[in-house]
Amino acid sequence: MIRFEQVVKSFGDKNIAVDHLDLEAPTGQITCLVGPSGCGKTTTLRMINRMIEPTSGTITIDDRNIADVAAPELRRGIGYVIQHGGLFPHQTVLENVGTVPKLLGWDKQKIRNRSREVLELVGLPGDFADRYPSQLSGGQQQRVGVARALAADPPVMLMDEPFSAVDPMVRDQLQDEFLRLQDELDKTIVFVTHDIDEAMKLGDNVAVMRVGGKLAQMASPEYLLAHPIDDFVADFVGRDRGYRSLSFQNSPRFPLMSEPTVELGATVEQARAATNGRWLLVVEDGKPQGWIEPARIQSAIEPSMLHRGGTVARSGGPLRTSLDAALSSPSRRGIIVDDDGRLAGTVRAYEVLRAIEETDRVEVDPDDVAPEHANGRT
Ligand SMILES: Nc1ncnc2c1ncn2[C@@H]1O[C@H](COP(=O)(O)OP(=O)(O)OP(=O)(O)O)[C@@H](O)[C@H]1O
Repeated sequence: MIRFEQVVKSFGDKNIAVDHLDLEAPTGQITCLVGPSGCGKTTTLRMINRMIEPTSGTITIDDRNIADVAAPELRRGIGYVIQHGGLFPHQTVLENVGTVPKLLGWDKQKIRNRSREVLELVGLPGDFADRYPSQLSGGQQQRVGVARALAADPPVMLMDEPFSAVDPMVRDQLQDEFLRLQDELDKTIVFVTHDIDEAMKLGDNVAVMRVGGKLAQMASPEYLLAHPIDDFVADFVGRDRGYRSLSFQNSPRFPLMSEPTVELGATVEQARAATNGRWLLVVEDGKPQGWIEPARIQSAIEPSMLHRGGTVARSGGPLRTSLDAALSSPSRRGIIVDDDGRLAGTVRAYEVLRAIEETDRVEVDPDDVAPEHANGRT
């Protein structure tokens, strides 16, 4: 557990970057620090590895005051990842990844083996090892940055906007891989981002900070969406927070409709025989491929003829994906698949809404609401 107690950091008399911060980042969990530009996120993060020293207050890691630990020793147990990976441009990927083990005096073969192992772990197979950072895409550089931080297997990882310099699709993929990795590694992670969606997706806990370096609220994403402590947090977590909170509640087993289907490659006659409505679902080996309007079929069904705009939800997955599947489907019948991606059936939006009505909201924690904020809640 990383604990901040009444931590202040001021740069000169008037510039208070972090103001009496009390914060706990539990062991083995991801704690996201989020807030507007200049609210003190990076300063908070850098105080954990003593790149910045607090003006007052105490920071402990597993009850050990970090002020009592020499900075180099402290940093051996803390991986650090920054935007763009922060790689050394004149070193190969393998050399970059081996930086900390080399500082720790590991022998060459051990460094090489471990570096290859962590590169594999972040999805960069062998032939990337001898490249230079400039020969990598932004997403690959970020992966190397994560591999480098993991090389000496530190229990704590500090990540400062590690995925914000890549395009949204790559970012999404990096986030998914990061969550999978954390599932295996159970590191204690403090993750800075200005992107509330990223914080909500990655954080077990999310700490929302205000300009002036004060903590506005810290809670699970689900709790923050249901009970923002004041207007600032409510605005920050977003106007569509009611809808977004559905991401954190799983769907029940819906009474699914059995959907008539036709195989990809089917003839006009087969398609027309299969349908009883305007839209027909096309499958391949039981897996949904897209919808088609039977009236428009002039030849055997090919992938290019399919409407692919609708989303697909996994059975028992978040209510948000089930509702989205129904809302985005051209037939208004949302596709639900099993864990192997095979069609389980379809569901209508009103069935999902009924399930939402039957779901309990997250209970408010009475200790959580400061009296001066009680009226600000919505
Ligand atoms: N070395 C410094 N000297 C003076 N002021 C600083 C220094 N570092 C940070 N600050 C100030 O402290 C405040 C907090 O900065 P910090 O970088 O921690 O914010 P942030 O939330 O990470 O911002 P961003 O999202 O824009 O990166 C800002 O007002 C900043 O100008």
